Amino acid sequence: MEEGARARELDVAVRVVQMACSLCQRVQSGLVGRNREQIKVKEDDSPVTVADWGVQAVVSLLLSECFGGENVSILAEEDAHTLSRKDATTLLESVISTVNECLSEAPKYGLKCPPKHLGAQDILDAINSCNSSGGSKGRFWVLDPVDGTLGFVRGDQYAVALALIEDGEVILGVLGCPNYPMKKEWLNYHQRYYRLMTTLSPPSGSWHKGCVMYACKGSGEAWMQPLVHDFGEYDQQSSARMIRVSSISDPAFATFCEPVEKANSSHSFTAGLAHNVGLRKQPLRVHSMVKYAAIARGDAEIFMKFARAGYKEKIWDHAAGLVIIQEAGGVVTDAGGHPLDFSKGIYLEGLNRGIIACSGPLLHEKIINAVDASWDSSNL
Ligand SMILES: Nc1ncnc2c1ncn2[C@@H]1O[C@H](COP(=O)(O)OS(=O)(=O)O)[C@@H](OP(=O)(O)O)[C@H]1O
Ligand SMILES: [Mg+2]
Ligand SMILES: [Mg+2]
Ligand SMILES: [Mg+2]
Repeated sequence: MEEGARARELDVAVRVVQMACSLCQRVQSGLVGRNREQIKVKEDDSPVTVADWGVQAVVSLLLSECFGGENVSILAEEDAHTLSRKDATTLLESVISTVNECLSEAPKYGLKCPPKHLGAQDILDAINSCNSSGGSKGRFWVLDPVDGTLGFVRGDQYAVALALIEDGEVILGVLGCPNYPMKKEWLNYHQRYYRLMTTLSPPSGSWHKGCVMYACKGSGEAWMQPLVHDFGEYDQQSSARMIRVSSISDPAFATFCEPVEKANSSHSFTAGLAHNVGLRKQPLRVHSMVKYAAIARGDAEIFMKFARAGYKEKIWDHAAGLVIIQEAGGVVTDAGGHPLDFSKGIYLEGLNRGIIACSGPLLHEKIINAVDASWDSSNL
């Protein structure tokens, strides 16, 4: 029974993330070059867009529709404060039409769509109802509606991240990566083509591929499927493929990834570490949890993040990626080698210096030792 319930939760979560990705693709293609008023800046100077609010509303409404509102508790990044302001009516209108358009496609994804057109209050309520404060008891969903919003507004990589936490442990994770194609080799072609197409006209057709990855804790399996626009025509069995971490353990052949922005993670500290460990390749700097995705499917071997002192990592930036890497065979800890603690509310409390994810224990140990050796002489 329990297993059946978990399988259904995963199935619904994957479909919901697929829908969210489709919403994001539509908004992102409209953002390039125009509709910049759909982007706002938060108090901490980070961007938030119609897609962030839209995805949060859609996920909240669909999970409630599928499991019953009383059974669904969600901890998510956004709130509707800015959207509720009197001077935000155009922005709110934009979110309302984006959400309704997305939800009307629910039957194509095998999901039920809310019975009526939703108005402003329905949508503000859906966003604001994602107000779980997490903790060590019970179950709650964790959502980052758009992770890497900076990448999103730049027409680059971003992710939709949904995870389920039970008694402080991540038990299921789904990561939608709309601009990360199924094969790494398509990436360059895809990015160039994407930029070209979006400056000319909105992208259409099936070439525009991303992927959705997912895993359940303890299964020893992680999976990837292409973005689909109609589950009725989609053969899940033959299109999904199991993913596995890379088998490279020699640092000389390993690739490490890190955030694009120096403000989010010290590039100079990781450059020193890379040198000391014998990493020779250029870092892969990419926005969002696509970094976790890259490790999980073997496109890179190491992910490191060292935020500035005082910055507290949020659980929605790591939950889905963590379980997918672990089930694909990798290791994720803080820089002290300890597990990440998802049981203390919205922050990863007690995090030791930074986050290290690796394809295997050998590389992981080398990095952890190198952090210890160079930390005291760093300025972090
Ligand atoms: N100062 C600071 N230090 C560290 N981390 C921060 C900081 N500010 C924000 N954030 C969080 O970083 C999330 C984006 O991470 P990325 O890896 O995509 O960063 S980057 O754009 O590639 O530089 C980003 O997630 P989103 O807000 O969902 O985009 C934030 O949660
Ligand atoms: Mg994020
Ligand atoms: Mg976000
Ligand atoms: Mg944000």
